[in-house]
Amino acid sequence: MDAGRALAAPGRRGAVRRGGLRRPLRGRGGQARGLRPRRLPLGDRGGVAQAADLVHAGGAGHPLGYHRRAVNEFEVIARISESLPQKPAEVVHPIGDDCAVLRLGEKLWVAAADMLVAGHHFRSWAEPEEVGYKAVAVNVSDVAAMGALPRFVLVSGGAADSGTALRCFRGVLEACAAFGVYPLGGDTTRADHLTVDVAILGELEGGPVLRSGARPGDALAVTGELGASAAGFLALEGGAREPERLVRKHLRPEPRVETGLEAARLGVHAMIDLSDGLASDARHVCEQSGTGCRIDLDRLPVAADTREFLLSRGSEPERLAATAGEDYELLIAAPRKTLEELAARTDPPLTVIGEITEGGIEFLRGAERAEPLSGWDHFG
Ligand SMILES: Nc1ncnc2c1ncn2[C@@H]1O[C@H](COP(=O)(O)OP(=O)(O)O)[C@@H](O)[C@H]1O
Ligand SMILES: Cc1ncc(C[n+]2csc(CCOP(=O)(O)OP(=O)(O)O)c2C)c(N)n1
Ligand SMILES: [Mg+2]
Repeated sequence: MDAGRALAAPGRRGAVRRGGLRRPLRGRGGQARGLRPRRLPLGDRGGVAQAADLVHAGGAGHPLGYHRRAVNEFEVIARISESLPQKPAEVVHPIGDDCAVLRLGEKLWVAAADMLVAGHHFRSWAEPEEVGYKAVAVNVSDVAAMGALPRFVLVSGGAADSGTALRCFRGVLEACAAFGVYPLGGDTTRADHLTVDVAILGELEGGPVLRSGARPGDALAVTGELGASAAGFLALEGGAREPERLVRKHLRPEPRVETGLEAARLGVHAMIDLSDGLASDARHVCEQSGTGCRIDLDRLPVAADTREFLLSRGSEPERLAATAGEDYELLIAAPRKTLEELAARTDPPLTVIGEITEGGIEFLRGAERAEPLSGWDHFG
């Protein structure tokens, strides 16, 4: 599809379209020392890596009136962010975006890590090579979302046997070649279930594109298409390797590196890659930008084969496209003119799906208000 034309043809489907712990008894310190909260080295909020916390429950649950409340993935990350030590001067942007940003010498670099775990990111339907490939691709996508060029990875893996480990590494190397990244090393261990963790470094030409720069009035656009990966996932879960294009979309995502680089050059206001699903990832942009957004589900770029497959499974295509995740497309907030220029410069189509507003997150179906939506949450 001609991206430039697509962006210039609003409203047509298929084109671009505009488309209480009041007092935390946390951590070993607090409990081991007579339940007195202890100042942890990371700061007085402590308790960072816990997915559950003690919440005052007015006498219920715990004998001292506390019970455990599970917190979701994003609250875990928020707590990690709140508990960071003071950042060294080289850290330009710490945890919280798709990548952290570092100044090393004259240059700005971005750094991130993402892992894939059997049973949670894939099942036996994925070959070890496919797992290795995807682990690198999803990290490349985080670098793309900063507007940076992926350069180096460190790859650590756990597998039940050496054959599986080697097959997985074959996929890692294939992805390294495809995305132009060099594997610097990693670690190999025996594990009951296949697990791959990739850490990545990318190089910036200028400044990064953050999640936090969106402004009311910006248009919101996505690259490529949504929902195809979800359709492929459903096919795989059903024991099929077809429709082949959709299965491939799930197993071999195509991170939008070129588009991310061009977007940074053009000074788009905000960008994020779509891993958890548009509904959640748009919320990350809005929360960090102090804005809201309005997204029209009828404008989501859902391909005909995706639509047909999802309908055949009794799923609602636009809903899945907004919530199922693993699209690894870019969501970009920028003035419409900037998006038109970007569409003219890059291959994947760009679809305007909504706009940034002053506050509140709204989903529409054309003129109608749709229900609130959210995406993937590992602890949800
Ligand atoms: N266990 C962790 N320790 C430190 N930082 C983390 C951890 N988990 C996530 N983060 C950080 O939180 C932010 C959001 O993470 P995540 O939702 O995984 O982002 P993404 O979808 O871009 O991979 C990122 O900046 C990431 O580096
Ligand atoms: C077996 C299995 N269950 C569920 C999913 C769906 N799924 C797993 S992780 C995920 C979201 C993205 O993964 P995450 O680890 O959160 O990546 P990040 O946001 O950190 O880039 C989705 C939709 C899957 N791919 N495989
Ligand atoms: Mg992550």
